[in-house]
Amino acid sequence: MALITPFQAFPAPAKLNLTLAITGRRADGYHLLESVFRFIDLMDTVELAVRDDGDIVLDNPIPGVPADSDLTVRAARALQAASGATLGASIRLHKRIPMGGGLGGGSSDAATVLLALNQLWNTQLPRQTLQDIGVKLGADVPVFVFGRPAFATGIGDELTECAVPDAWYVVLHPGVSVPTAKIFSHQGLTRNSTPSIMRALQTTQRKNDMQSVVCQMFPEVAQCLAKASEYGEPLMTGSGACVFLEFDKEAQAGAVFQSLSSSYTAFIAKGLQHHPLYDGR
Ligand SMILES: C[C@](O)(CO)[C@H](O)COP(=O)(O)OP(=O)(O)OC[C@H]1O[C@@H](n2ccc(N)nc2=O)[C@H](O)[C@@H]1O
Ligand SMILES: Nc1ncnc2c1ncn2[C@@H]1O[C@H](COP(=O)(O)OP(=O)(O)OP(=O)(O)O)[C@@H](O)[C@H]1O
Repeated sequence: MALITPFQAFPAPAKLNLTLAITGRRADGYHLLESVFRFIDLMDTVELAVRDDGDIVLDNPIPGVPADSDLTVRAARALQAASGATLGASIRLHKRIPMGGGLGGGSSDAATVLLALNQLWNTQLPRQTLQDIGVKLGADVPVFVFGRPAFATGIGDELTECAVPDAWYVVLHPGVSVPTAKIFSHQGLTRNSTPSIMRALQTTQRKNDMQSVVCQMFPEVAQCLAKASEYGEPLMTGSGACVFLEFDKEAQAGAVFQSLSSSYTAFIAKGLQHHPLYDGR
């Protein structure tokens, strides 16, 4: 007998970086950022069932990603190690967030596993502890555990809640997958943006310091930005490849989605004011 609960489904939203400045680099090579993260309702689903044998089993590994390297498996094992939990879990992963898109899909899946198993296993670790576990899995994991729109500094792990507009987004995938590490190691990357002393400015001063390097390496991203700029002021999210346009109204986003979805894999998504699993505590 291994499964001791039925599978329960948990959401894992994508994120957008409404702005992303690189302000420096740590001795260990990780870059210091200033960024505003917000969640959108483009989501993966992570189904979890508790096991009494302590194993972590991913029923449907992503093609090309061995189960042991999957961020959901790594997150479950990291929570076992940090909490001493002897229970295990079976995982079923339903991907909708394109990988290598700068949308934080893998990181979001990992955060959802930490948040959900912390309840299912009754380990009840504090949110900050889960964030500290998460950052070892990836720089983008802590913000999903934090659960609110955030101004991020450090490597993306020092988080302060910030206000973000109610908005709708058209997210375009230019058809290439951008390896995050490659962009961060590029010698042409801007690494000396001025840290912002007016944090409120961040949500209006829109830029992404990684965009020019990604456009040099991936002309498809440059073309996508050029096409999207006919409809507004597009920005690349994270390390790319995805590009987004922000609109006040769903109808505006819908019209642009119609125009662009014949040339690009496109998503229309509503900005969220907090992570669906954020419980206010
Ligand atoms: C670009 C962003 O998506 C913005 O949200 C994140 O900073 C990247 O977060 P992530 O994909 O979770 O990145 P990780 O998986 O932690 O790191 C991948 C690689 O990117 C580089 N990396 C990542 C984050 C960071 N602040 N500085 C870095 O230099 C490191 O070489 C690392 O080996
Ligand atoms: N559960 C998972 N879902 C997606 N990718 C995963 C998962 N587990 C491991 N990975 C690996 O992590 C890599 C990065 O995935 P992820 O979706 O987090 O990056 P991303 O979309 O580029 O986001 P960002 O650049 O903002 O971190 C993938 O290319 C894949 O090899």
